[in-house]
Amino acid sequence: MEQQLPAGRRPRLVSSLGLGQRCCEVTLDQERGLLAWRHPRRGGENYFVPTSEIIAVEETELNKKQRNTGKWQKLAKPHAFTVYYVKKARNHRWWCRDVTFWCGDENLCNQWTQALKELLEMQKCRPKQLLVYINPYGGKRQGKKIYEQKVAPLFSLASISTDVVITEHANHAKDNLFEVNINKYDGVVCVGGDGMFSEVMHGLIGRMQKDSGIDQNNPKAPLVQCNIRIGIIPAGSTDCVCYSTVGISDPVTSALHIIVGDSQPLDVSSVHHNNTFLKYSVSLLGYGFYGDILKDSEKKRWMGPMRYDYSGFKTFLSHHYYEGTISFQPAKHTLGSPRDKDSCRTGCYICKESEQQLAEQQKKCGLKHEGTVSSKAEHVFSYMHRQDTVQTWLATQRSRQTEEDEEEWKVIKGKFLAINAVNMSCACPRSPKGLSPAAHLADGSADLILVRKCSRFDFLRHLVRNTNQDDQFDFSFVDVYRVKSFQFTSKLSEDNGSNVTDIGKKRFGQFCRDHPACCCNIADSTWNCDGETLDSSAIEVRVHCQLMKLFARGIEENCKDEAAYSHSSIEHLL
Ligand SMILES: Nc1ncnc2c1ncn2[C@@H]1O[C@H](COP(=O)(O)OP(=O)(O)OP(=O)(O)O)[C@@H](O)[C@H]1O
Ligand SMILES: CCCCCCCCCCCCC/C=C/[C@@H](O)[C@H](CO)NC(C)=O
Ligand SMILES: [Ca+2]
Repeated sequence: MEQQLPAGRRPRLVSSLGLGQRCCEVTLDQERGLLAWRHPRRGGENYFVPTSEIIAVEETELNKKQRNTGKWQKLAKPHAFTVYYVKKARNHRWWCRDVTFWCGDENLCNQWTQALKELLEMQKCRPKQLLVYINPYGGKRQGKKIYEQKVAPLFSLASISTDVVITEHANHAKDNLFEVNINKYDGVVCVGGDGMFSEVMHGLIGRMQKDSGIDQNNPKAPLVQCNIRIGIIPAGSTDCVCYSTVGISDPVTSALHIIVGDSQPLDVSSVHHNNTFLKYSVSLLGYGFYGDILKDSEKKRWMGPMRYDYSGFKTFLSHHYYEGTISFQPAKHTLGSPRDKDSCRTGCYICKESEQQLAEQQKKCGLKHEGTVSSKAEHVFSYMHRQDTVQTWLATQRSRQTEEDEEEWKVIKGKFLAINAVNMSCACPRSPKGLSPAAHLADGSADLILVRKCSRFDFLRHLVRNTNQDDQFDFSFVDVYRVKSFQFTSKLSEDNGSNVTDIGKKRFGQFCRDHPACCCNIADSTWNCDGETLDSSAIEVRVHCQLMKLFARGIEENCKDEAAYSHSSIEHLL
């Protein structure tokens, strides 16, 4: 049955279709993009599937067994179609479910498949062509198997074409991204852990800057946004970026977020030393405790993900602390604070506000804001468009940067067990709410957590709180700041006359000279930059608001009303 509607509006389809061996009323509201049916069994449970969460629709051949049972026996030739859709389960896990409807009328069956396929065609943000990099050695070395068994079948169901590269060495993916015809793809997928994601991110951001003529070695250079989305299929040891942006490390859930074409902007920090670009970071930049864990764990890669627990315990026992100066610029543009009780969730208003500010800056110099995702054709267009206006953008940003540099710097010197700068919560299975639970994915700031020298017992209390619900900042020896840039110089590099541009050094010429018998560790620690070590301990860091995008939507609020939803009537909701 098709409803009569004013011209231009898409009709609502309502039909009585077979589901299993019974009939049920199925409704497709084409205006609102909602498919609904009441299951003839399971207590008459109602199902509502937004078309944005339908993965595929296929004509289906009923098999012999199905045909020989129940009502179908009476039909000469039953016609059927199957709808594959996202089913949201607990803890942010998504499944791919399917339902097969049948009827005796071929035309009706065609009308349904046609209507559903047309609605799927209208989902312009969905990728059609993806470039996939698989690290076969990440995590438990299951990357290839995970991709082939869990992800590739879903991509093929969703009619996504892929070019797959199985990496042969570290930096293979990164180097390859500088050579490929990137405009051919709607996105890049990495199968692996945080290190693999970092490689792909470096490849894409680096490529974008190279193509736009931007010198990455200049720490003050305004960077050009990278609009090709990255999808992460978790197959690593920590999978922090995936967990913090999706809410779970699960390859099927991530594959489904890619298929439905989600988009989540992400802040990226650039890290420099002496006007030399070192790395970008999206999750943790950690000196002291997390740097030492990483350094020790790299020698034990053969242990797989367990290496972090082993090295974590060892590092904890060593209880090393490091002396240095940290200078930072507080992030005044953002509405939140690291002590907020609310976390960043899908559609976060704090990240939206930052996006608005960014859009206004871009609009002023004629750049099209890339907050929403577009089809590949538009993507290529906007890239060329950017080439035309990129010089204006750079000039405006440069003068903004100079103004910002003049803004307030705070300087703290001391002895630290850990210095952690996080661009996102850094939630992962080991730390489910993260190192900074209220950090935002896309607000243009990082949370700087300073853990000063304290007893082993106190440090353990702080560490334990990173893994439970208690407040890890509620200690006299822990300080947390929301910042847009910072610099760090260790006492050792200061004494050795490192010439890193150091605000702290300029303004506070001497530090810790009053503690000659200082018992700090005589060696420097290492920076852990998203799971990779940095070569220098003296660094300059700047947060770039929403520099890149992921196939994700942030962590969704738990859908408490799901049960109520399924028991309300279809008519009430449509
Ligand atoms: N074929 C390869 N051989 C050796 N190293 C590789 C290869 N492909 C990628 N790599 C490197 O392996 C490093 C670690 O990989 P990955 O992040 O996937 O796993 P992980 O370290 O176990 O997990 P996590 O980063 O989540 O802790 C990456 O930095 C990447 O550069
Ligand atoms: C007393 C024992 C303490 C053990 C601590 C174990 C490690 C906890 C892991 C929390 C880290 C969250 C931050 C994520 C960082 C990632 O970027 C990085 C690369 O995957 N992972 C690590 C462990 O550095
Ligand atoms: Ca942030």
